[in-house]
Amino acid sequence: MNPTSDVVAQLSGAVKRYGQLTALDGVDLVLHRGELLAVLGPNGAGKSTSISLLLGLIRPDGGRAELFGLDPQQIDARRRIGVMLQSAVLPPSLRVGELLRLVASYYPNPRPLDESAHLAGIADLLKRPYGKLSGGQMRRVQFALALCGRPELVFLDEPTVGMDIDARQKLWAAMRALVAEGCSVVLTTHYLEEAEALAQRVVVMAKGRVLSEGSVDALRAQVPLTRIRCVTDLDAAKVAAWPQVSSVEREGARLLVSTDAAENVLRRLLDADLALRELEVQRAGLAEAFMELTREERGIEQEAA
Ligand SMILES: Nc1ncnc2c1ncn2[C@@H]1O[C@H](COP(=O)(O)OP(=O)(O)OP(=O)(O)O)[C@@H](O)[C@H]1O
Repeated sequence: MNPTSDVVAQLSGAVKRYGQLTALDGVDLVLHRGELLAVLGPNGAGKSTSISLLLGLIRPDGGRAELFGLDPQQIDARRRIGVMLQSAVLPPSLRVGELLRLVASYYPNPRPLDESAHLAGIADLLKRPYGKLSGGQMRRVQFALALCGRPELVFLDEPTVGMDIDARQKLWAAMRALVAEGCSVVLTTHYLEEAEALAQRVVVMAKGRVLSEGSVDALRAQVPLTRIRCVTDLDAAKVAAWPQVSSVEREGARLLVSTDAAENVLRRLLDADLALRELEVQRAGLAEAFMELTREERGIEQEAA
């Protein structure tokens, strides 16, 4: 890697096998300085395996993993990162403040404890033993531990699982603050609205491969659908048979229509039901793009299950 390049982490043609199973099948992934990259994909897509390679927790069977241009197992690379994994196990009897002090001591230039606590929203938890915290509070402490060393790159593996709406919003704000400082973030999440709200770039994986990669807008543009919602008595099956209608669902009194020709379908809906009301028209989001991009892979998985 070129030392002046803004690439902070990279997988090149990474292959990882577990016996017969190919968990990663030639994955290329690049993370630039100061960007938040969301790695999305159905269960078993290879997201955690990709992160484990970049962290040096496992070795590739083919291709390469690099952190700051170095082998991820080198201490000089590892000192520059912070990590929040799904499977964090921490000593339950240590108080939160003690944990923060301990982890910060591994880093050459850590944040002051109060700053880490404030960023992660755990200032009121510092004296509590870790093992006595709720699941959501533990996640916030793990987030504080990931950022307390003032890392240049943070890996967050499904960080907001188990958090209430308030805690999730605070964590989003903290992630934005990290990125504003110039920190790079790799985020895996199953909450597509999280990726939509935070990510500069999104990678969609399935079955150990990268299916698609780009900005949230670019991914959305791959699926040029509009969502129409309205209250109507029109028959869902009949509307589904109209030209340019992709799908129709009924939710009680409401009809949800997806189409790539919103104006034409809207005209026809209004003509067909003069009593139609509570009309909403919205561009399809990342969720629809994700479902469309991974349709085949999810279909195969469902058949196999
Ligand atoms: N240590 C292991 N031994 C055997 N198979 C493994 C191991 N780790 C991962 N796998 C397999 O590799 C594939 C990719 O797993 P991975 O955990 O990377 O997926 P993921 O995208 O993170 O999924 P999830 O969204 O469920 O966390 C899966 O089929 C998984 O069962």
